[in-house]
Amino acid sequence: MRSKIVAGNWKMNKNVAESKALAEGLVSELNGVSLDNTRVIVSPTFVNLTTVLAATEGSAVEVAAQNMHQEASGAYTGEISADMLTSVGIKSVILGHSERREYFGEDEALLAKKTDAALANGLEVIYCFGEVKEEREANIQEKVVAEQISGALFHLDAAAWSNIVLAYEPVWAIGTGLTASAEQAQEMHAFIRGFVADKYGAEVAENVSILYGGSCKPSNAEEIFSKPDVDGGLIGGASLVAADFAAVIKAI
Ligand SMILES: O=C[C@H](O)COP(=O)(O)O
Repeated sequence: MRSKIVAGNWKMNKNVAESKALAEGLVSELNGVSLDNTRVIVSPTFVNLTTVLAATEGSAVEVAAQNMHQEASGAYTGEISADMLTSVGIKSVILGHSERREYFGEDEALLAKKTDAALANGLEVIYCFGEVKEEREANIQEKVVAEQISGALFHLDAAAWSNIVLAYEPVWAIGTGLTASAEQAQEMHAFIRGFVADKYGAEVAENVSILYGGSCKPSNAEEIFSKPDVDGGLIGGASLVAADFAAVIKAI
């Protein structure tokens, strides 16, 4: 059975003291809350990973990285490898976020390499994708999303998919206050699950968690999460306040 997951992407926010306080605040908010089959993940910047790991130790809150380099080591100034992440206790990494694609030129060919490196090191991959506004207006969002998924992930064998989480994030909804309607999210998530099923079969498709991201917050999370193919969320802005993020988690 696939997991429900609510993941907070802190992006380039929070210094070390603020990260510690936010992590501790979240642990406190979740104290006594029954999470059942729901995983909670937070994703601080690289420099704050170990602080947040320590602050969440012994709690249900997991910690993921926001990115990693595809090579194992070498002359790549400013970069972080999969082995470096696992060596400090990280078990998951976000790859392919639209901000990485837009500002750092990441494409499917590169993301396939990053995915391979992550999986080879035992990391779970939270793979992000989604169409931009113009693509939605042109009604080619399914084609765009299919290419983003197949280009980076369809070289994997079926077994590898037990370590893949998909995160559909329509770019027009990220940080804009515009949210896909629950129906739009469900429609796309059902398409994605069908697309994975066509390639790998129903079992892989039924077991992969598909998260929604884009202006998801306490006021709309419950409706979005109520849809059958929406298995949780990748939350940006609302994950930066412990009470708000806890409210989104409780909505699932
Ligand atoms: O990774 C998270 C997404 O970019 C969503 O961000 P947002 O909730 O601030 O729109």
